[in-house]
Amino acid sequence: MFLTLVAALVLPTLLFFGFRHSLLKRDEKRRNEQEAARRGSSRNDRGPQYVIEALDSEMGKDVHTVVVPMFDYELVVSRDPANIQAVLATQAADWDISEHRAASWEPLLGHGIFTSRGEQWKHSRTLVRPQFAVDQINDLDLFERHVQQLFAAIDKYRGDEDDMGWTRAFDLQPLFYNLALDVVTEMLYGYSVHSQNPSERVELPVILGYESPDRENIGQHMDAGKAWIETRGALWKYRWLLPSRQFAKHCAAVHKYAEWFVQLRLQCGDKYLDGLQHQSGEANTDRYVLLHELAKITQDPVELRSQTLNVLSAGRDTTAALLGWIFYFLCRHPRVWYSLRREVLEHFGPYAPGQPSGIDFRQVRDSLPYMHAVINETLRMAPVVPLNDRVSLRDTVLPRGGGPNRDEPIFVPKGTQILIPTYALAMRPDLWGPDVDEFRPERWTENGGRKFGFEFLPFGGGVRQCLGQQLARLKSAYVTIRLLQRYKHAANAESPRDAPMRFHHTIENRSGSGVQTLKGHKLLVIAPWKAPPGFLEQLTAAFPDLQVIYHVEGWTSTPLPVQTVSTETWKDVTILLTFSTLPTPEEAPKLEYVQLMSAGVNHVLDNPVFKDTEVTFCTANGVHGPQISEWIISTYLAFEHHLPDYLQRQKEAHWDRGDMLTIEDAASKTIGILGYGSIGRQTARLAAAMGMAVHAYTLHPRPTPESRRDRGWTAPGLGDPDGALPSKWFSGESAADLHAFLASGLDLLVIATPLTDRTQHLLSAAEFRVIAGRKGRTFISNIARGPVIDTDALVDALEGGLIRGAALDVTDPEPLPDGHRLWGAKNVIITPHVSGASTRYVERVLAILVCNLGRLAEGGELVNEVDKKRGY
Ligand code: HEM
Repeated sequence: MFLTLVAALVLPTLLFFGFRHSLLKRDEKRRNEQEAARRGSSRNDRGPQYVIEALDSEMGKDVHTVVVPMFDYELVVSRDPANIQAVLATQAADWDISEHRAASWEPLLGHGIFTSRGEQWKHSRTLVRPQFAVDQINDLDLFERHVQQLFAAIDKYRGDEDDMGWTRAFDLQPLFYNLALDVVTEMLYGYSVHSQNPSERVELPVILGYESPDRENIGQHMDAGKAWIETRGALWKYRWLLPSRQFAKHCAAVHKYAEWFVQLRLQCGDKYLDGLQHQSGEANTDRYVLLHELAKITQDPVELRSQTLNVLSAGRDTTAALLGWIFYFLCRHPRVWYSLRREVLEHFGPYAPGQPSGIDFRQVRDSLPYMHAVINETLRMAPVVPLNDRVSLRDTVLPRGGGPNRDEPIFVPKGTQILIPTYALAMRPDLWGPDVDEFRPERWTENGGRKFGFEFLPFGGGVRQCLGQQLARLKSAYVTIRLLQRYKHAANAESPRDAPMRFHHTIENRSGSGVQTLKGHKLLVIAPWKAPPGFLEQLTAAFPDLQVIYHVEGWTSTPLPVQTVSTETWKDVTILLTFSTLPTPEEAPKLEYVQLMSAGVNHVLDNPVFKDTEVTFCTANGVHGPQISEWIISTYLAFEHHLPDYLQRQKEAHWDRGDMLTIEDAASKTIGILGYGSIGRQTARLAAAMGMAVHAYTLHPRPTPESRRDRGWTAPGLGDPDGALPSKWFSGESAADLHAFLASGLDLLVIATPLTDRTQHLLSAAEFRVIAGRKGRTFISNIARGPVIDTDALVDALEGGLIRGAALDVTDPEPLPDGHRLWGAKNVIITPHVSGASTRYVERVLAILVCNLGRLAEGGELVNEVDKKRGY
């Protein structure tokens, strides 16, 4: 059993980094597991705690080293300090990083200290080590400038302080990522990307043949590249299975960024940093800049790019994650916050705006024992890099873990991989005491202070120990000091059930959904159904500050009198979920956002709240995709498989195989989708699964991958989010454009375009003549609106054999009157406008609401927002 568990664990997390971390204690963890099980996710459970539990429960709490047979090799997992010391230090010559780590990271970072092995690694370490000499890392002025930008970013949340002086709740972690990126780019290239404050960016000179570096997006490219490395790394030597065009795109963007500075350095020589001084006047051009110094040793542009990118990658996320975790714990342990703040204020006094910090590097290093205890305890509980690995270069021996008592040496053949779960090491009660689960910085200071060896390895150990350790500790301490000087309190503002931590190459204190607070907001739901069981509780858990009023009102497509909701209730409603009931602008003066339960907006276009106010309206676009696409495909298949005939014969209790030789299947046929929105995209997904080619038609051209993307809401795992399914894409406003699409060999033509002046009778006699060029092979499915097709022309086409048949959920007129000629037309399936019905409708509408509440809380763009000018 254990072996299966570890096998399941190891593949997804095999390479160096890659554990998602959960710091929650047992009961909280259980809740998270239930939640993960509910979501059908097992990957979330495979965090560092999983290793501990797998070892403890399957092998015993006293077993610290195990050999796990994998498919075609054996893997050693060890949380024994003696073995780890041997691997990293005393027998380091027998071990190196695995070639898979190197191969996974190289496309993004190139050959550098982080990715290289053997002699090449030694060469890299010699090159970059001087950057980390004490004199180079104690540039507190540099940190201070970026800390000031951090304060400015925090100040943006101060606008609506409450009576107690609290700012609006916000997520510190992204701000730490910006800070870390800004600092490290300045240290490496001399020029900061200033992600915290783009207006600080110095103007860069033009280099012929090189695009200016994309300072705006470099962080995102780096993140996205690393995310690909994780995914590909999880496949280990089978990573080639994962197609990687996107990965290549991000790697190219990261390379381009570094290459530009390399070129500037090579062209300017010693004057590289002069431009900076002239343009900003702020920077110290005497300081050590890695690229500048490396270029004195090598002029190889690829080496310069790779070495700097390796350090950029090692230095940015790790420090940002550490800072995030420090404040994660401080906000949850006010006692520690106050003790630490006391220590800081005793040494440096409170924050003095506009004054230099006056903080000296040596003071930070030598006079703040509690600060270092807090950093160590944070790194013990959240070791940022929770997993390391090595591969044996020759047959060798590990000191412990073999024999009947597992205390004898173990033979390790050449090529064996060892996983070192640093997190599991720091969570061993026999090494750390029974309170190992507690965040207790005092464990580092009591009894004369704790010394540590290979049972505490947040920065690795031995020959490849982290070069940035002192820098990371100093920077984290400095930023923490400045924040504690400036702010008296900080509180945890996450919901009672902390959002899941993000799975990334470092364990990050990123909730993934940020701090969700809708303080001061009042949501009114006016729905024709009762709230589904548990929904309101979940809403409160996710948005504890949100006031919710749920009002059940009869089903109607025309507005009900507003009086059904009291004037008192309307007064401070800020968010409204409704089909059609709307207040007047005067009745709900605080209204900010209306979430409609319908995909269309026609019924509210003339309402004063829509027309005359700034209130944001969002549609329920996306709720119909699954059921309507199923209707399209099922009616098409029913027709092709003659089901209407067979059902009729069944009613007559008559066994007759009928015209079975004319039954056609869908494989290799072509579906044309007129209007490639959420319904069209899900239909394309189903059709593609049956082996059909997809032709899409949109009003506006979609020439780039970006333009093909679906911007609306789609249920997870459905639709065609990237617009990747169509093999041909048609567009245009003219009849000729439309005819080109209709003549493209369609077996099934789906009408999924909204009804507008332009689309009225879009398909008329002329279009049926074009379609007839297919010799009556095309089947038409209309789920849009009846008037998009000219009914008389349609009946003529059916009767005249210009088309193979039609499935109509909408007609013109509607309801279709008794005796109308369409009822009796040849080869037609008619349903009374029901394709949008589904028992899951409510669930999806509420999912859109919750999605948008989250975005509102984070200040992000809402999904399905109506363009009021266009009216959709
Ligand atoms: C909290 C912050 C940090 C943590 C937890 C951390 C952790 C680590 C660990 C565990 C390793 C060893 C990898 C191995 O054994 O294969 C490592 C290596 C390294 N780190 Fe850090 N690191 C941090 C910050 C930094 C910073 C700020 C820099 C530089 C700006 C940096 C530069 C490096 C480099 C260059 C290596 C490669 C050393 C080698 O392979 O010879 N690190 N780091």
